[in-house]
Amino acid sequence: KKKVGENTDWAYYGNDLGNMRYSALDQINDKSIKDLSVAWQKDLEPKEAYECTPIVVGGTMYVTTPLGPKYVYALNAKTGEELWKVDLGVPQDYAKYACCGLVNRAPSYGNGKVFVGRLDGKLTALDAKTGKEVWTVTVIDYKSGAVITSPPLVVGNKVVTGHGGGEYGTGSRISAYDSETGKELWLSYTVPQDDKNVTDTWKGESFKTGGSAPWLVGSYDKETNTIFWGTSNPSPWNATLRGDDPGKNGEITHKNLYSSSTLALDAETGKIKWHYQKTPFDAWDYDGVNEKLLATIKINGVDTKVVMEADRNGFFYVNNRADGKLISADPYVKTTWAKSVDIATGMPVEDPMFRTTTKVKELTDKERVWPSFVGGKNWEATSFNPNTGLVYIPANNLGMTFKISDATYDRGNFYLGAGWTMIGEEGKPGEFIAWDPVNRKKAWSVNLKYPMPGGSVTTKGNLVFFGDLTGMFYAYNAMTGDKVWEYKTESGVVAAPMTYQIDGVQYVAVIEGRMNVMAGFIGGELGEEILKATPAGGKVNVFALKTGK
Ligand SMILES: O=C(O)c1cc(C(=O)O)c2c(n1)C(=O)C(=O)c1cc(C(=O)O)[nH]c1-2
Repeated sequence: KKKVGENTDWAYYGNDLGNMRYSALDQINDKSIKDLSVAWQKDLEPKEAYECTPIVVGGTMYVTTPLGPKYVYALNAKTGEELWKVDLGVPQDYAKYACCGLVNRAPSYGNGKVFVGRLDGKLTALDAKTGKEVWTVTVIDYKSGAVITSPPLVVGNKVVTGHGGGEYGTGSRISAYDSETGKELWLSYTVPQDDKNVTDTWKGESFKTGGSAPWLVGSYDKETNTIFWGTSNPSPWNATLRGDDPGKNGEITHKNLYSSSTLALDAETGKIKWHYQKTPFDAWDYDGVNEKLLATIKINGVDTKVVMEADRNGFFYVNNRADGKLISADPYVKTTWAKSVDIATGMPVEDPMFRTTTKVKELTDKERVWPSFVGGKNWEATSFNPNTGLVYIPANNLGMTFKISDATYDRGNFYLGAGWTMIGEEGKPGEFIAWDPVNRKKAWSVNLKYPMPGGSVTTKGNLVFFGDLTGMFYAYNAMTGDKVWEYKTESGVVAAPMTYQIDGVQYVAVIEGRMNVMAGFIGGELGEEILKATPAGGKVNVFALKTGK
């Protein structure tokens, strides 16, 4: 147990570099939680949609806002007092190039600096003490339709970042910079343009505008010095423009490598060591970007180092971390596009009824695809608690119709060739699922009124915290799924909470602020209802036990 005076940071988006979002703090636990109340709050500017997990290093909390980010804040993590606030001066025409949200998911920290990815495709290093800019580099030209919305991964002296652009046909890359100077150290393309084994998996020249953007967070395994990153959907959404129709027995001619894949890269060189493609020749906008959870779990009774992921395509994947070999893949939500995944080949067993082709241009209500492209899970963070053995998934139960149309690549503009409608499953468009990755089944779950539940954090105190778009912030007993605490914010909660300790006091923090652009993508009555239900917001909420001990 932590003693009074001991401090515990939360220095990265997922806490550890394996994105487990697990904290060994337990002062706030399933018994003491009844005394949890507001310790301090801080209003942020601008009021908008917030996806940021604050980080805390050495008693200071760092926060990024949306719209650029417009501001980066440094706050006293014990009191909320503002230490500095920096306007990054991001040009305001980025909105044209951000498909899904003018958001930022977190800053990162390393070697006395705070690193921030920007909607104008740049990466900035600030002095953590003063907020003064140390360096800024251009990662990618945002006018090609690229953005950076997620925090970089800091590995030793390297700051490694991906970027978005999967809806614009950008040429996508993961790149590493020297943390002191910003000098580029390596650059790795997610669709390696000079590798015939890759380009041959695309029809004609379509590999040149194939998207496959690594827009969410990376993970890092120190033992093997390996970085893990996921790639988005291939561009455009209309699959017939990048490959031939599947054959009679469902054989896929054009897999569109390495879209919708998990990539393992050598952290020293950026060289791709292995890949595992979850949705070959994607026809549903199933980005494969969701965070890679690096954990050790029992497989056939043996402790095994794995990569786990609740993928957008509705399957929960467990892969061997060393070689990417598939261990298991099971649907964690209703999944119609594929019946199962063949473990030996790693390939999904598709139901051909749910794929658009050159002959089938439209999937109607009858052939509605589950999950929708919002995903069984989108970017909202999962967490893994080694004590309960459960993965906590903020999940969606949405199905979609899908119609394809022609599309021509036009730099900096949407490149989709698709239209859709969405509905939510009766009574539970959103669901918070506790998933048992060893026994490959749901342990418990909570039905939610709206999709896009907030990200989660889980603790040694047998708790899991998450929020939702009704504005509630909850704590559940991590083992049993009983609700043990709740708090009502003034906006919606989609950002993931985190926890830290200063001078012997444990704190839990979450930023409130609605979701906007994705509500538009969901559309229809449900989309409108979500927008109405959650006003623009922006506030850091920090909680501690009333007793303070
Ligand atoms: O393909 C891409 O490059 C890309 C980027 C982003 C992003 O950077 O936020 C999203 C998506 N795709 C996406 O498909 C998606 O559903 C999505 C939701 C959100 C969000 O912030 O709520 N971003 C994104």
